[in-house]
Amino acid sequence: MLKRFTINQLLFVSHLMLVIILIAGMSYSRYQSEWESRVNHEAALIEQSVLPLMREISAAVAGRNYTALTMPSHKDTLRSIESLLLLDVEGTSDYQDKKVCVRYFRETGDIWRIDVSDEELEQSRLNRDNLASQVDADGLSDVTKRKLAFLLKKAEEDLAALELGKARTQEFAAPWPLRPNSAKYELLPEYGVVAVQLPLYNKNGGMVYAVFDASRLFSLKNEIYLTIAIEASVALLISLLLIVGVTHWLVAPLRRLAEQMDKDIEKLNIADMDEVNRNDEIGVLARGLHRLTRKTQSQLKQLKHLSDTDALTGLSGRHNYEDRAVALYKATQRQGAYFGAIVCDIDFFKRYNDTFGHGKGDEVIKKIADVLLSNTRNNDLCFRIGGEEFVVLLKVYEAENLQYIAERMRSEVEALAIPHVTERGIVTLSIGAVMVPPQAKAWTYPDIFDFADKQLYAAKHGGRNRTIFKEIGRDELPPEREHCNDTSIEAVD
Ligand SMILES: Nc1nc2c(ncn2[C@@H]2O[C@H](COP(=O)(O)OP(=O)(O)OP(=O)(O)O)[C@@H](O)[C@H]2O)c(=O)[nH]1
Repeated sequence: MLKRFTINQLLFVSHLMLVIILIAGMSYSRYQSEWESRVNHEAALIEQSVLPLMREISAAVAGRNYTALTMPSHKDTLRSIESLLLLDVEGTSDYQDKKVCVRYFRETGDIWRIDVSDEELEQSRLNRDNLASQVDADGLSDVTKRKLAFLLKKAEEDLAALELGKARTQEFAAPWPLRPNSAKYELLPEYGVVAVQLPLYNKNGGMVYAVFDASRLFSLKNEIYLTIAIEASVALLISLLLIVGVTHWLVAPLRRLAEQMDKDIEKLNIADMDEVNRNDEIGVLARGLHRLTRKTQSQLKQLKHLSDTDALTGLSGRHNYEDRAVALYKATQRQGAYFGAIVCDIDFFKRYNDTFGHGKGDEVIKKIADVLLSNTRNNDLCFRIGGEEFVVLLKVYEAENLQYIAERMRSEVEALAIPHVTERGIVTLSIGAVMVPPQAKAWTYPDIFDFADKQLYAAKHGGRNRTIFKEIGRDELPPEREHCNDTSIEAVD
């Protein structure tokens, strides 16, 4: 399955997945810690705002002092706590072991008792009525009347507070669920509030349950989301650039090396590539490839030399013969010089082999090759194109020279006086030589060779041990095209 992908794709996808997982994990833990620290900060602010009141509230609960709990200054203090929405006090008095429950609600701005029972209300009414009837009784002294009037006023105030408490408690509808639990803080994001529970200090215990507006905290949450999303996007973008860069840095050189390897090995030069200087595994690969290329090139050179050279004589062999012959012919023509082709064949060589054996025959071939070589210059070409057949190609500056060179080759072989069983008693050489002027552009190399071979044939038929030389006229056409009188024929290589 993985084989279907390129290294480039695999590296890119695997790195991208890794980066996404890392960034997601880091963003999540960053969000957690950021949010936690914001919540803790908010909780500390809330606690600080309520703590100064706790001693006062605890003392009032201990003494079941509803007056202290509900008096206007206490209400003002609670109102001054900016984000406080609701405060419930629930405790037990220290002296009478009775419940003490009051509630402050910012929306109505009231603070009231939430534990008013019907009996208590009835009792308070009776008390008020009783005092009212006493105040109206006859025969009371002024002092007693004043005292009773004061007590009546107090009883009416108490009754009014109880009635208010009863009424408020009945009509109260909290905008959020009131659900004190064991946790000190509870966030209620759906209502944008935070609920806090703090214990009272009095002996019989109790709790203050307060609800604070936390919309600021929850809007901070969105800011944290946004900040972390921006940070994660930037990190992802940078990572993407890095991934693309690293992938390119790794894969591009491999591609370049592969492209180089597609080239002709003889022209390949890995040393020119920057990859050779790298210190990583790609550098090792490039250097290895460079060594392998050099080794292969040198072996190819050796092979080429071996296949180009005739092992027996050291002359050029058949391999590449045509190409090299054509190249020399073209170069000679370009330089405006004469091109000479000499085709030689040893006479009655089969008989020589049959008589003296192949080993001796090889020696003769070698000696004749030496004669041919000694009569040529560095830039001339000497081929052994068949068993006992040779071709010598030369650049000649004067027409007579070729005839002279060919004849000298023949006579030097004769002068070797290698014994043979022929009439002449020695090994001889027959030669066909052709001289081509630079103007004879209609002649291709095969035309020249065929023509020289014909002269060799004529030499053989003319009695052997002779040279037949022909110089081609400037306007002469190759024999097979003679019937065609078109002088514009272009040479075909
Ligand atoms: N010793 C030896 N003989 C070879 C080699 N290559 C070819 N020959 C022999 O050369 C002989 C050529 O004989 P032919 O082509 O019949 O020609 P010839 O006997 O020289 O007769 P003419 O060319 O007509 O004078 C054959 O007997 C080949 O076996 C070689 O490398 N070494």
